[in-house]
Amino acid sequence: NNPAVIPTNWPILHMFPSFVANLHNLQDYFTLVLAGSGHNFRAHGPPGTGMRFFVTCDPANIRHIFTTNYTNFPKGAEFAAIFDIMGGSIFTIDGEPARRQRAKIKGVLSSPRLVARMEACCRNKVENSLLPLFAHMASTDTSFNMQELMSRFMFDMAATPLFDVDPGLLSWDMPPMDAAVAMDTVMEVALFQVMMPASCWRLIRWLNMGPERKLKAAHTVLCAFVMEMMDRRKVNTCRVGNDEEQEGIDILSSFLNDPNYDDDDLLCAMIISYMLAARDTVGATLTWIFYNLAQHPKVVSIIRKELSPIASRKVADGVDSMVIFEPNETKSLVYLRAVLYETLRLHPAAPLKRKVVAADDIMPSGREVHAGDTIFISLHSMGRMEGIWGKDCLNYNPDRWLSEDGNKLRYVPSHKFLAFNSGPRMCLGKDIAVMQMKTVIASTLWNFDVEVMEGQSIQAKPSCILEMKNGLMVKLKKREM
Ligand code: HEM
Repeated sequence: NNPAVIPTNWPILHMFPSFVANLHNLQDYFTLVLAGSGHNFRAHGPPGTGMRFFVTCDPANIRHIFTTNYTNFPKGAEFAAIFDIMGGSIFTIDGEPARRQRAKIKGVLSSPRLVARMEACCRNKVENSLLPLFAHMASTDTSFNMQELMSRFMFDMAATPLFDVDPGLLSWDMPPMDAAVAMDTVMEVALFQVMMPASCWRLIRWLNMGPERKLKAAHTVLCAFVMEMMDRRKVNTCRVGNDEEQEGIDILSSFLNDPNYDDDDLLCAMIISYMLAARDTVGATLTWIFYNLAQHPKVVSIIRKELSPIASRKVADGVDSMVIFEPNETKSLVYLRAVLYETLRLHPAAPLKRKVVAADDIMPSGREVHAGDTIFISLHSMGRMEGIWGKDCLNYNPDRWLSEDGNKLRYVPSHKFLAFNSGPRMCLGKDIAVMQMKTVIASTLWNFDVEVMEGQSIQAKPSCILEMKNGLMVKLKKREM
């Protein structure tokens, strides 16, 4: 253990000042402290605030929290209060209600018809919107913010199968993206709330000050977005007709036709939580993939080698002779999947998980936790621990995911690679996310060279989603083939 990195225990305020001082850079701060403290540390805030934290990135503890003794570590009532805009939706609930809602969502998201629609939606969006836009940027030698473009792309990709209406954020005139910005606000303010004593942010909320005022405005924008999309959906449904072919064609229909979800507020909360789950995570990860690949041209060459047999079977046609990779063509590509996982290891889209302790317990690492304690699980730190990933843990190396012969993926348990969560609350959209990311990365890398502009400051944004604070400026060059 390295005592120099353990937060200073001040009189009265205890470790609270260290957390506040490092809030802008919380993920790196936790990594430093967890590396110096043997993967676990305890912290507490001023008396009366109820702030008693156990911070961990130890896989044995994670297995205990997420699987073995999972019912003792709910998200808790405070988490639900922080994310009240999603109140009643799967992201804020525990126990039996969560189990029931999860079963429903799982059924909807695994319907072969919906999966086929989502695949077609992704493929068509890449062909008709993303690649033409990229080709335009390349031909005019224009630099642009890749993070913003991925955010627009994923907003449309999340909303289209949900409402059966494309909001059209990814278009040449770059329309305002108020709802997407409002989602970012929800995630940024939530990080602040998660680290503050509840009494503190509740007072700020009551006074309608600073971040809480921003949050309230974001709630208004998001509710207006949901209403607008519901209206557009109604018009769309009337236009298309309501024959059997069309019924249940979007995700929302499955809930509108179910009496258990006959509550406008609950439906609105579920729509917003679905948009946050499906957009932010994939959008942020795609941006980090492009960033990592720009630093590792050899990895790009290996991806292109893996794509080459598929590309050579196709006749390059269409506008600017670009090759599109179909979701079913990239499904079995092992190296491309390793690239996605390696990015998520170092840049997990949801970098910090929060749980509470229901009853006193002892962690596999030997530490006691007490009822009411808050547990922070730092996914960001997990990927950066020598004790977990070896001496080269900070290197970007997709090969670590491959078997000896390079033909298969190595098995890595989810309590070691937590990016998609672990145990009974695993991510329900993993396969969809992988399909979307593979389609975008394959089609972009085959047709373009991506250059990250020099002199940028690449930093993580303080938020519950690991986006880049200043975006990612890039330039594209069309590849000659
Ligand atoms: C790179 C992409 C993604 C990552 C890293 C990711 C990660 C996660 C994580 C960490 C959780 C647990 C959240 C929590 O318990 O608070 C989760 C849950 C969930 N994800 Fe994903 N996700 C991704 C994409 C998606 C997509 C595209 C969808 C939908 C199509 C989706 C749907 C869900 C749902 C419905 C849950 C709730 C499961 C539950 O609480 O039981 N995710 N995801």
